[in-house]
Amino acid sequence: MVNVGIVGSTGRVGTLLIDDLALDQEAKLSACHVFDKLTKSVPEGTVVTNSMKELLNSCDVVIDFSAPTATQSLLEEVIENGGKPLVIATTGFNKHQQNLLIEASKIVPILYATNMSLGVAVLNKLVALASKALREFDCEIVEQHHRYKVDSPSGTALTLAENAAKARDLDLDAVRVSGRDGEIGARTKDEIGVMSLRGGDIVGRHTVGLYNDGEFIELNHTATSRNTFSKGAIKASKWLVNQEPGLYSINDCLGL
Ligand SMILES: NC(=O)C1=CN([C@@H]2O[C@H](COP(=O)(O)OP(=O)(O)OC[C@H]3O[C@@H](n4cnc5c(N)ncnc54)[C@H](OP(=O)(O)O)[C@@H]3O)[C@@H](O)[C@H]2O)C=CC1
Ligand SMILES: O=C(O)C1=N[C@H](C(=O)O)C[C@H](O)C1
Repeated sequence: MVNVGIVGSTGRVGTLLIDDLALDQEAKLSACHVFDKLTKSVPEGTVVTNSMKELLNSCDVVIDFSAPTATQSLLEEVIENGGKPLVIATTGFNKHQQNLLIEASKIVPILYATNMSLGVAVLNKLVALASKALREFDCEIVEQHHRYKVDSPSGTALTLAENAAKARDLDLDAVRVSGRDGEIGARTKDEIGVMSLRGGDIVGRHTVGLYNDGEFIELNHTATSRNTFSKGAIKASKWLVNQEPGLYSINDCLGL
């Protein structure tokens, strides 16, 4: 049985993780990190703590769906005192936090995925293929999420854009456009638009469009349930506990 600790246990995905772990045959909840108090009941004996150290000492693997500052504390604890394998799903990291992730992966195995769904893992492959094969087509990405999402563009949209750019030997930072307003001039050849829409309860919808004169392709993934993410992360956690230190992607876990 794999003992799982959760960072972000009071959140939209964190609370689903608690439910999904209660039904799992091979993994169970052993610890929850909280800032104030847990809003859900958890199995007797579950450690509920506001200390990252205690969380890490109370599990075999951590699943993190929280916020960049919380993930940063987790990574700093691992870098300073060692830790356990980490499945990181939080998005919106700055450069410093991305570097901490790389540092910590020299100490423990880390699987980082901006999207834990199988569908998006396959979409990333399709996007790389299409972006390269359709080099002359304009690439534009639109992501749609619920009204509460705090980061933009979504982590998934940025990963899709990175794959599209890499397939064309482009540096995403140099070609990404995430807003258009006013007299901005005509679209440049290599730019990759990554735009956000927020509203209602949309779980997550990503469309990668490749547009040319006379034809276009749109590749779309829509998550209809947040359990897609919690279940994907639990699957990843069971795989990660058997890995050596290093930085892994969801493709490594899924064998894609
Ligand atoms: N990779 C993937 O497949 C997916 C990734 N995500 C990402 O996961 C993250 C969480 O999403 P979601 O569950 O919707 O978000 P919520 O806002 O519902 O939950 C966030 C959780 O993190 C905690 N938290 C928030 N701010 C801080 C802070 N400054 N320090 C410590 N803890 C904090 C919250 O605790 P409290 O309740 O006490 O505020 C809460 O438990 C986001 O970054 C989102 O983009 C989401 C879905 C899928
Ligand atoms: O915040 C969310 O809800 C989601 N965040 C992830 C992202 O930023 O890509 C994944 C998913 O789309 C839901």
